[in-house]
Amino acid sequence: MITALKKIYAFSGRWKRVLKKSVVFSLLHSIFDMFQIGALFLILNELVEGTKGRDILFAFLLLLAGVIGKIVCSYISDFSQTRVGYFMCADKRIHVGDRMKYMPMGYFNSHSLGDLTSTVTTTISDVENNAPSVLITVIHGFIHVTVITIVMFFFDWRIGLLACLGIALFLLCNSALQKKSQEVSPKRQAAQEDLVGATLEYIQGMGIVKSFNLGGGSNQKMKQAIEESRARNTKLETVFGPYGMVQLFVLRLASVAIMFCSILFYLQSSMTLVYCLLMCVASFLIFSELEAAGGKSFALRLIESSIDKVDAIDDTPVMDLSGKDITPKDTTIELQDVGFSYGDHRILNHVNLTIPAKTTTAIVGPSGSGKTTLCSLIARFWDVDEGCIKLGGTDIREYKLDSLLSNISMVFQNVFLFADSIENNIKFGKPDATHEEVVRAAKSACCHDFIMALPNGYDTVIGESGATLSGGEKQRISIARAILKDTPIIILDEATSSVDPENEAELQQAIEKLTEDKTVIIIAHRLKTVRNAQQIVVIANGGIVQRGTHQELMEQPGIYADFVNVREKAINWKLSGDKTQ
Ligand SMILES: Nc1ncnc2c1ncn2[C@@H]1O[C@H](COP(=O)(O)OP(=O)(O)OP(=O)(O)O)[C@@H](O)[C@H]1O
Repeated sequence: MITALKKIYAFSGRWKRVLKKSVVFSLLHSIFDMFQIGALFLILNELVEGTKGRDILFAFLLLLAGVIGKIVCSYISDFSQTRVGYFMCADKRIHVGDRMKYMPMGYFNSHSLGDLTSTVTTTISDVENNAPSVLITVIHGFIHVTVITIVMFFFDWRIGLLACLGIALFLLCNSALQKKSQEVSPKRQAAQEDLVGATLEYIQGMGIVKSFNLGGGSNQKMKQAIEESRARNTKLETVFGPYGMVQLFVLRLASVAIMFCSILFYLQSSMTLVYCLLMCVASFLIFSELEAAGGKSFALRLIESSIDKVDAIDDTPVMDLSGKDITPKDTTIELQDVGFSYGDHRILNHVNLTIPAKTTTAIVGPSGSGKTTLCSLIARFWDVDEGCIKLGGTDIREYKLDSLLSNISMVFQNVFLFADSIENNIKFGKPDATHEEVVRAAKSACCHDFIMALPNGYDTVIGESGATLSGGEKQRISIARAILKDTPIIILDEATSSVDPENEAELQQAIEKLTEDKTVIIIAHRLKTVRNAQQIVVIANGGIVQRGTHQELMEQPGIYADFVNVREKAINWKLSGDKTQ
């Protein structure tokens, strides 16, 4: 239990002070609670002993002060704990999001989308909604019982000892409950993650589900995940139920024992009537908050396992801790004896390549040969296993990630647009750009006209009111994004899918604008792009098998000549097809 409490305290980060405030006010709450016992003592004394009447007035004032004090302390303590919950989790979410940017892509490979999504959403929400209140309830429960026990010792040490016995038995039951909770909590959490993962997969794959008419069987995985989550949650209840009952029984038994012994001591004349009555009333009060603490303490392990899960993301090594802000002296890129594997799957071996500044290098090769991987290594999505990659003569691992990526724009085939306005999507790489700069970039990327035709122009939120874009339009938006970022290096994964002729001309124009006077690495699929490149690199079987200009490569047999022949045949087919139309 102490470990879980410590973890919550550590998790509260810069909000520790507010958490401590909440604990302090919870302690004050317990002290004000004692005013009731003090007042009761005075009243009983007055009634039984018939001493001076002014004690009654004092007792009522004490009672009033106690009630007001409790209300104020309870308000401050509750408000502080709610604040801590929201603020510490908001900080954590931002922190985790920031950290993810610096993680190697391998992390996202080995951790499913559902796993990560549920960690940042439901897992942190568990902590947000429960951690401060459970922490305060548990601490308050113990403070409250300790204060009353001390007061009991003050009145009669025998009753004080009985109260201690009750607490000890409670702790024994609670530790058994904690052990059980440690066993079931991670399983319940894993089920929760699976459920989020299955739901995400189901929604993302909805197109396939519909097109293959798999409505009946495809959501089997999701149904299973729902069933598993239900079973785990039910198990939680059924496992904790009996422990909770035993805990409650022990406390109630201790209360009865205190009352019974107080009456017995009175009957044996070893306790006064006032003390006896006072102890009987106190026996109802002493364990009330501890009962609440016991009821919530099972959640401590759930919270602990949620915190462990979030901290596991936080503990993942990031790529950039020792990087420096470097401005490269030029944008020449050199790959020196580069080797790389995804796990055990070897992709590149001893790759040596120089991409001179302000030239275009086309990368071609069979599907799966490692073209995208090579580009990802240059942008440091992954780190090389052997050799090194240099930009402007400096190993890219010496750059801060931000500093390296401020030199590179990547335009992917599958464009991802955020559910935000078109303007913000274009501004993504340069958040401080003005509207005029955005419009200029959009015009250069040939997207201004279709953006203006959307319901709210640049303010149109993608995905809202049917504001969806075609593949070609999305690609041009991503080119506008890169034009606005205006980096000296452009990595471009050329579209393989055929774009309609009107779109194609505009796309080509946008690409030309983007790549003007830049160092360009292009994963090329179209003959025209390849032909115009100053350097063509052919990748196959884990390495560079051919390199040179179009002319040089056409003069030797090999993959490149085959690639060109296939493309030309395709064009001829298309042309002859056109003729027959
Ligand atoms: N994130 C990843 N994790 C594990 N393996 C991967 C990952 N990305 C790619 N691979 C594997 O690495 C190999 C090279 O992939 P890569 O995408 O670099 O090839 P490519 O030449 O760009 O292919 P294509 O032309 O089809 O896009 C493939 O076998 C692929 O399955």
